[in-house]
Amino acid sequence: MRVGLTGGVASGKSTVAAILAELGAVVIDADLLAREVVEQGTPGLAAVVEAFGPTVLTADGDLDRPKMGAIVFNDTEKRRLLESIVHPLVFARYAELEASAPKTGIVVHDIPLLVESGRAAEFDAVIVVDVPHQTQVERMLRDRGWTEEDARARIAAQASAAERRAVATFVIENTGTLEDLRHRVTEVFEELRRRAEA
Ligand SMILES: CC(C)(COP(=O)(O)OP(=O)(O)OC[C@H]1O[C@@H](n2cnc3c(N)ncnc32)[C@H](O)[C@@H]1O)[C@@H](O)C(=O)NCCC(=O)NCCS
Ligand SMILES: Nc1ncnc2c1ncn2[C@@H]1O[C@H](COP(=O)(O)OP(=O)(O)OP(=O)(O)O)[C@@H](O)[C@H]1O
Repeated sequence: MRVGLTGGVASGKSTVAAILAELGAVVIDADLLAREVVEQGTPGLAAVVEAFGPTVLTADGDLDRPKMGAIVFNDTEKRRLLESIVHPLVFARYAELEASAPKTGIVVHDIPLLVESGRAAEFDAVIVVDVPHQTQVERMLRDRGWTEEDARARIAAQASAAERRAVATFVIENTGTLEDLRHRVTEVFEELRRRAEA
């Protein structure tokens, strides 16, 4: 069973994915793949430098992620340019991983831009993690050292909660404690398991 997992920035997708993995799901993380394809020495990083210039590299030659974030989340065209380089590479890695993923059981695809990329229909079920904007902003300021403006720029670059909910099989409201979240994720996992066995 292929399950899509999505939600806004800092909504709690990775936390949900980690709980699902503990419960026995196989998880494929798009953010992780998007990092791998632009690691030092990759054709992906070379293409990014070709498009944006060498000033987007750190002194060590890695992609300067805070700098890149400041560029692309304040300029839609530049974001599209970066996506046009990174997304095809991510899809190619995805195809390889899918081919080697187990053919039985529950495979969860953690994809922040699942709705934006119009891919929801490819999945047997879609889990949407949802929190109010204010909670997203608070978590981003607390954990990532971003300014409120950075946080809101990222939210603005993404689909709305209503657009996500429209494709959801399950909505996980992540407004309670981590314990509440674990309880709800377990409930959803049990239901997925029932559907997978039916
Ligand atoms: C701009 C970059 C370098 C900033 O890196 P940074 O380490 O600050 O963020 P990270 O990659 O960990 O992403 C954190 C979150 O930001 C949001 N986000 C990232 N890219 C995008 C995007 N293109 N559009 C909207 N939101 C995005 C997602 O919610 C994601 O979970 C990086 O996000 C990137 O390369 N983005 C383009 C690739 C992409 O679209 N990735 C998203 C999943 S495939
Ligand atoms: N219910 C909760 N209560 C308190 N903190 C939480 C809760 N759920 C998640 N968090 C925390 O909020 C932060 C963001 O969560 P997480 O990294 O899972 O979000 P994400 O959606 O994967 O983020 P990104 O969009 O950057 O990939 C983390 O520090 C996480 O521990």
